[in-house]
Amino acid sequence: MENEAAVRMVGARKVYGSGETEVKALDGVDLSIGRGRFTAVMGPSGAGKSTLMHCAAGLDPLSGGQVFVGKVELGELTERQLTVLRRERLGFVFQAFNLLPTLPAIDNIVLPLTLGGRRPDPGWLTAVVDAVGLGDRLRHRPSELSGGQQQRVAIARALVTRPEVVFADEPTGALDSRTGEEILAFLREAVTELGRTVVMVTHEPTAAAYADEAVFLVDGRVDDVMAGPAADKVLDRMKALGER
Ligand SMILES: Nc1ncnc2c1ncn2[C@@H]1O[C@H](COP(=O)(O)OP(=O)(O)OP(=O)(O)O)[C@@H](O)[C@H]1O
Repeated sequence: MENEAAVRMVGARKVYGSGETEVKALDGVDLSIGRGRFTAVMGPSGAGKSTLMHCAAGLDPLSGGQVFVGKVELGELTERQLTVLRRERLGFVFQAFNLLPTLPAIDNIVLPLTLGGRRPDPGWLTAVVDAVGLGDRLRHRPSELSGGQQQRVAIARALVTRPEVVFADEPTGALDSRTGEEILAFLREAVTELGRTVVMVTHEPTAAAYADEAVFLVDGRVDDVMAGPAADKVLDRMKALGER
């Protein structure tokens, strides 16, 4: 189906702890993330952004409600099926690049294929490797690359399986602002040029401005979805949330 959401949450709840220490990290989230879109997830500290990402990506089970990746409801899968779904249909980018230090960049990029026993689609691999723009540095190990280059490798690794959704958790958090902008432009390119779907958790209004939509979470609920989230509009929204 053309307009099927890449990720959909229906009445999603996530509760940590119980009794006096109970925290409702997600408190009835209804959300549809469009295919081929770049979505930023924003909100104050503790609003539930990381929890939303972990539950949407099948890293953590919901306490109630449903989450779908395409047509598949994650709550119906076994641990093993979830592992396969994450490996074959999702990509992940973290703040701390998480590359394997002993492997050259190119081997880090194709690792998800190697682990899954799959051969790279040559056309796609070329497109991804070209987009990374590392040239002969592809043979270098992570320690011989800058932070920005390492994150580009991590994004290429997330893209190499042609995933339905790439989840990025504060992908520029460990980078200076100029390098961060390069990484955001690369994620934007993954959506616009390579047709992927990206969901990014961020604190930064300037990062959200690269996205097509910004979802604002407050106290485990979706407060607002902003289209065309220009940095000044996002900043105003964040200030208003802080003052409530
Ligand atoms: N494993 C856990 N056990 C108990 N409580 C948790 C756990 N993980 C998160 N929480 C709580 O759930 C709520 C939401 O946390 P979450 O990390 O999703 O927020 P966030 O919006 O990503 O915050 P930040 O911007 O600070 O990273 C917080 O109150 C947090 O303390």
